[in-house]
Amino acid sequence: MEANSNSAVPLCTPYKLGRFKLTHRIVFPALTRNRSQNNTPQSHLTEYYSQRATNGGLIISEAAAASDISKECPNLPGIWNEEQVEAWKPVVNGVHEKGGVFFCQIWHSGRLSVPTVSALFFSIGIGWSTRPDDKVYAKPTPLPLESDKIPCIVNDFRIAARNAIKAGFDGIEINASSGGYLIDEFMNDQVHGWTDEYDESIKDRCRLALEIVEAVANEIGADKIGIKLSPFDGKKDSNSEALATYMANELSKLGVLYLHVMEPRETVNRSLLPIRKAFKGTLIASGGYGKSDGEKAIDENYADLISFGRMFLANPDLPKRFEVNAPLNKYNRSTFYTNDPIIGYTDYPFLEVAS
Ligand SMILES: Cc1cc2nc3c(=O)[nH]c(=O)nc-3n(C[C@H](O)[C@H](O)[C@H](O)COP(=O)(O)O)c2cc1C
Repeated sequence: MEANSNSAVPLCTPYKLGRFKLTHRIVFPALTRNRSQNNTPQSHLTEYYSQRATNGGLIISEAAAASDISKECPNLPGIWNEEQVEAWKPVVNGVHEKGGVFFCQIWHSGRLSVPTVSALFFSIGIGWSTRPDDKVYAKPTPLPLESDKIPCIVNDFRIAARNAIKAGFDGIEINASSGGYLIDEFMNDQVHGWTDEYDESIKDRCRLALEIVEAVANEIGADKIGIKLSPFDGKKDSNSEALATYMANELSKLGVLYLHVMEPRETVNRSLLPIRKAFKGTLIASGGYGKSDGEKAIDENYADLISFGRMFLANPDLPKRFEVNAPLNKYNRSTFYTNDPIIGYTDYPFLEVAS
């Protein structure tokens, strides 16, 4: 979509995200697709992301590992070494050539990591069907992370963020969403095993997340940092509202550019209101949004931007389709995580072809 021409569609109105002038509010969120090799992006990622890029549209990369903890899942990309930085460059250029704003999502996969790797650091993973042998692995009990390893993890995020900027990304998004990933595991009081100053109170449990944000901010600037949380989704904290509000306040103090919050997909239920109040930066809402929910959310100032995951995955020209109220392609879940470079990846039809 070029500079938007349909201001009657709230999702198609411009928005200033820090120094980035967005031409619409429709965000492409991080979607793990397993199309990399040896944890290194391949050329088909360039086509996939540039298909979804628009002039002044925000695109967030799939989660890229901050360290070699995921090296036994070679289809997941990383951003911890020079080779990966070089491989990301054409992908980033492809988005920039279309005028897109591109953030790199960085994660530590926590208890979802592959046992032989993650045991070093933290915990043991659940079945991880993306491994090359496609086996589902057992779920050994997570081991507590020794606190002397925490500075290494913080430093991994810092270096990964530096690498992302080197690769040309406009900023980074720290993945602190739920699903067994490390940062959320620390924050959530339903997960135990941490010691000393990283356990117990909300402040202690959020310490790792905030240490990472601070270290990354010192490296690349807080104005280039987004963070994704999902306190109301999955295995919830016993007081997710208090947790979310605490994080929103602290992130505001650190001057973080945006907060991206995933709500439970089933219900677009206004759970973000306390966060909206507490957070001073840009709020991106995610989780089960369709066009009309998104429009309502923007209209009511519930959020500034809306991300559309599965819908954007299946409709590379989603902003255009929203703008002209066109029908949508349906997503095919069975191809979400295959490593085919084309099928279910770059072959979703554009509007002209579909109609
Ligand atoms: C195939 C797939 C992969 C995903 N991978 C990631 C990821 O790497 N990082 C992340 O933060 N969220 C991930 N998500 C969550 C999405 O970014 C999004 O927040 C979620 O799908 C809700 O939006 P939707 O209902 O519009 O799809 C993934 C979702 C799907 C469907």
